[in-house]
Amino acid sequence: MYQNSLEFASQCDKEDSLSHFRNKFHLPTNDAGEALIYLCGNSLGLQPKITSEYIKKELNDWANLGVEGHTEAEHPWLPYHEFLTEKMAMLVGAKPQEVVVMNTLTTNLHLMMVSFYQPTDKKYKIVVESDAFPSDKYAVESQLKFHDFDPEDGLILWKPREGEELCRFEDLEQIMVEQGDSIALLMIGSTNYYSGQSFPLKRITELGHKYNCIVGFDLAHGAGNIYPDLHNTGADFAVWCTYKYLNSGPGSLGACFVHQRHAENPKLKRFAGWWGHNKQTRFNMRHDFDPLPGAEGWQLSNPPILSMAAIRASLDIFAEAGFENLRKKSVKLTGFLEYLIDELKDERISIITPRNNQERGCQLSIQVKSANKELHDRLTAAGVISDWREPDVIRVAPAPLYNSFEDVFRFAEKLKKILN
Ligand SMILES: Cc1ncc(COP(=O)(O)O)c(C=O)c1O
Ligand SMILES: Nc1ccccc1C(=O)C[C@H](N)C(=O)O
Repeated sequence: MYQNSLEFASQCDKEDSLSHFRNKFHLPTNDAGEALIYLCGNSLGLQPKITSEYIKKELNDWANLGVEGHTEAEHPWLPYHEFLTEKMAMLVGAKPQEVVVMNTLTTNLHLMMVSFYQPTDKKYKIVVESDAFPSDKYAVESQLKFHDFDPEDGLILWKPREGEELCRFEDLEQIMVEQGDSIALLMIGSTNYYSGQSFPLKRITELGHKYNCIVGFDLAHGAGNIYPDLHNTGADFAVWCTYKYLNSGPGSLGACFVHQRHAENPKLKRFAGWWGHNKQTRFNMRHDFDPLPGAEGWQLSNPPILSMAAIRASLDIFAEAGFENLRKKSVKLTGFLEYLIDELKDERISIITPRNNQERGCQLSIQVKSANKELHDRLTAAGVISDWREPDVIRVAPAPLYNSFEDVFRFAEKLKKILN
């Protein structure tokens, strides 16, 4: 299906009904003003050109209205997060009531664990995938310690087998058979940051629930990349960020999913703040805490509107493109990348990301035996923005909104040249 030529890549771009979206983004350039090959949307997504207008609108409303902007701005600030909910929920396959944009990822992870990790003397262990992102590992370890458990005993790593790079579902099943009675929480990344492996969220959820465990997912590398179909997985909660595939800017706000069945459970403990309180009586000030139903009830503070404006801009672009269309392009684009890397026929190289589209998003993690960071530095000097993860992996993630087939082709050419 694929061919190893620039002509083929250009033809794919011509046939791509989403190719005009590239022009809606600021592409970083070199000193000569030429666009770099940006394959790093898994770390920081690019800036949509409309983002500055969305932010400026709020700056202007603030300048002109002051405090009145909370109610009188074109998009009033009091309910501003609500303008994001529906589109965000659609991207992750959730019902609007299950989703809220707030805080940042690790903060949300802790808030979710405050509510959903309620260990007992017998059922207290937490399972994470072995190469979970460090922040997730620190968060679960610190939750164990907070409840006076020793992470040495309480943290279970779902590991790839000796000599393998990917986690096998049957090994998670085995963990549950052996230790399920003492496990309280499965906290798994939906798509692993290092290997690019996407896990079967529904199967993991069903497995966890069979053993009466809570199941939560970190969608940092999933949201805007794969379709996690959150509601139907039945997961208890999920958290994600918006600065990667959701193109909402460095350090922008995260989001949170709480399954509908927990929407109004008075027994759930939580850390509370006034933004999670009943909107009708929030400003009466002297009421007892009355949590909003659904994910909104976990909000703490009134949120930063400027960051939310950037998220609104990005979600409008996703809505215009349609996630299904994006995913279709993504599968083809990453397939092309995979084909070209295989075509290098270089024995030092292996792709550790799964070969099957159901088990990956757009990222491929390319292991280069006995290479060091110098390889990555040379790619950078050649105009490729990718990233390097110790000990020997280059991660490249063609994002269907702004990457082209030609980007992918040029990347492979440069890699070939540098390896030779
Ligand atoms: C899987 C994963 N978890 C957590 C984080 C940390 O998120 P934050 O800094 O927004 O808390 C990241 C990336 O930064 C990540 O990729
Ligand atoms: N937020 C950042 C700030 C600085 C440097 C990297 C990040 C990342 O997001 C890294 C990303 N989570 C990763 O998968 O490597």
